Amino acid sequence: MTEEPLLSVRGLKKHYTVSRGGFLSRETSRVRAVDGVSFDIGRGEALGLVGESGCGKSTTASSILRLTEPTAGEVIFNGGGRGGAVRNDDGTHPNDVTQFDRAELKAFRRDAQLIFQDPTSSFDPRMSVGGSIAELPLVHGMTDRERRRAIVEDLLERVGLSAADYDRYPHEFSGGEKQRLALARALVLNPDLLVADEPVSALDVSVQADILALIDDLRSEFGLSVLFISHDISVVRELCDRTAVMYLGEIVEVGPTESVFESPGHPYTEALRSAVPTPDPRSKGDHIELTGSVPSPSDPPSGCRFHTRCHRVVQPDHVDVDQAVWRRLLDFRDRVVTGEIDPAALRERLQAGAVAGDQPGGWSETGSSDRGAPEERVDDATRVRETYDLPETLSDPEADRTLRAAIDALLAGEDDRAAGILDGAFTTPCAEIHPELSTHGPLHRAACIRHRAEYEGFGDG
Ligand SMILES: Nc1ncnc2c1ncn2[C@@H]1O[C@H](COP(=O)(O)OP(=O)(O)OP(=O)(O)O)[C@@H](O)[C@H]1O
Repeated sequence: MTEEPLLSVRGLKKHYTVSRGGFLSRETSRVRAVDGVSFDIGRGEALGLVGESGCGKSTTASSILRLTEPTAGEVIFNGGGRGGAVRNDDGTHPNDVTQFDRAELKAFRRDAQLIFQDPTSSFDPRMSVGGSIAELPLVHGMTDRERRRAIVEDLLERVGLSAADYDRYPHEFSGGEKQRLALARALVLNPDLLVADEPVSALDVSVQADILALIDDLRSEFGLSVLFISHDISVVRELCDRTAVMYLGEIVEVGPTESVFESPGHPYTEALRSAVPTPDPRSKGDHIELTGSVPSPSDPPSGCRFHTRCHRVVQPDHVDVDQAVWRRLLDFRDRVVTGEIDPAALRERLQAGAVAGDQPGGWSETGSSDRGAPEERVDDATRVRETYDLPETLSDPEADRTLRAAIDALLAGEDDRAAGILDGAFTTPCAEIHPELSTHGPLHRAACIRHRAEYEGFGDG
């Protein structure tokens, strides 16, 4: 039988309700910051949680620790002597943090500690650092002052400071040293779980590696489980046994760190990995440029939430074009459908001898004039294709006819018709199907429809 995990998170959600208009507005929207996240952390294991800014990493951490109230889901914590509990008759779990009362929460917060990006704010500038750290055991009932001091002095040494630092004040320490102090304080109650939220991202690059190495040492020394949160996938690779990748409130891939890096099962992970600079000059530099911006978590895309930016987005049965061209066709479709391409402005520019450049607001001079004749119109259509990085002719004749009809409609000022043509023909199953995590390798799961038999290997070429 496998050992029960220290922490089991199941279907965790945190939705914020925010007012849309001003202060008095009744109109609200729901920000799905965390939207059904599940994972386990074993005893002594370090799990990395990675993803771009705003994907919900910090909200996941604060919901687990109940610094914010989760909207739904379970957080089962088997630490602090609670191991081996079984579910109640009504299906609830006695170790579910989301249901803990005040006393249970106090005990849980002794066993699960948090360190975050900015250690400065967590120390009272008027108190010696030793005094600050020693407060925690006092709150939890250790009244013997000498003993508290001895424990804190010992910890200061174990985090690479000295016992004599006990009586110094926060402003006397550098950023890296303050993070060491934060670690000492996190460990003073001998917790089972350490949640480290971007613990090195505010530090000088020169000290980041030292702090990471320290966290790693402390983990083995104290037998800690670690939830390590970072936007930087290479930092997670250094430290974590397993890695979970988060996108727009969901976990899209999870598995042993090396397997996630060497054989990513989700295109988003591939893109994150490709953004890491490699010191190897022979490296082919297969950088994957993610198109489009991160959609809002208050209105996430249908189907796979990553499909609006995915370089492997699946083509429908009736389309067969080069994969990079397909991505650009969908981007063009979206610009037309959202009205980002204004036909009047486009025509005006063409008449003035320029067309819209790829960058917003950018225009490239064509140097030609006297537009309007049918043959010139064909020329305009070609320039529109050039502008949006679409080939002069698509390899798929039917798709090419569709694109031509849409561009002609656009040039005739009929943007709604252009949008209808593109929207009807250029569809993707990725916008229809919400993929669940499925097996990608040993203990490795990824949520991408390309792992379904019917789409297997799609976009690999
Ligand atoms: N109190 C709040 N009210 C409304 N929306 C919030 C609140 N806190 C966070 N959010 C939103 O929830 C989403 C997730 O935020 P979160 O801070 O968890 O992401 P993150 O991945 O940790 O990013 P970062 O690394 O930038 O902190 C974001 O869109 C954020 O704007």
